[in-house]
Amino acid sequence: MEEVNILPFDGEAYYYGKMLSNKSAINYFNRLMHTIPWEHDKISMFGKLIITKRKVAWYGDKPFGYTYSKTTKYALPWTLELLDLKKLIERKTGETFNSCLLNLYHNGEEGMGWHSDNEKDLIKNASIGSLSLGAERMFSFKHKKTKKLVSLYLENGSLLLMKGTTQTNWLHRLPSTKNVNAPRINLTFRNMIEDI
Ligand SMILES: O=C(O)CCC(=O)C(=O)O
Ligand SMILES: [Fe+2]
Repeated sequence: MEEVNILPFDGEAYYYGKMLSNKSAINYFNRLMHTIPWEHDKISMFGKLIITKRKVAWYGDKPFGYTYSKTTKYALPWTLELLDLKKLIERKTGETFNSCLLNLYHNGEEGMGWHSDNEKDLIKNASIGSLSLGAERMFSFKHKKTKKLVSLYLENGSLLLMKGTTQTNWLHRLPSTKNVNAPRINLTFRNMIEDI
């Protein structure tokens, strides 16, 4: 793999840049916008249940129950667009994925706070492939112990692969900003533990 690891230690994150043309990325954006049953997410913050402005959807090979910030959602069966994109990312990275969490940010004021994707239903240290469609946004990593920050911009149609011990040792976030007025869809392809 020619991509360089953008994390200096304790994890691996590879930025592949744009893997879709602008036109194709916007076409997928529009199709997902209209075919996905977007729902507001619920998160718990300081012990209170908060309904986010950001919307989410959850897909997978099986109706995996995904407990994300204290709510359980059951994965819907893949749509044509999602299967296309999953195959594209699998071919590009050499990884395989069995599920995908989608996020819709209507504008720059919507973001996601510091977290790691290390829920117990996810295979520990399995890779996560993150595809961005629409508005370009900043994305940051913060090391849990040293607090070192690494930031990059996620372009329209771009792919970021988080691998190895990244979720164990680093947090990540999508900071909100007043400088972006356009929507963005992010797809994080994941690997859930499958019951035998
Ligand atoms: O929107 C993004 O780029 C990040 C999404 C994310 O971190 C997540 O869904 O866990
Ligand atoms: Fe995440």
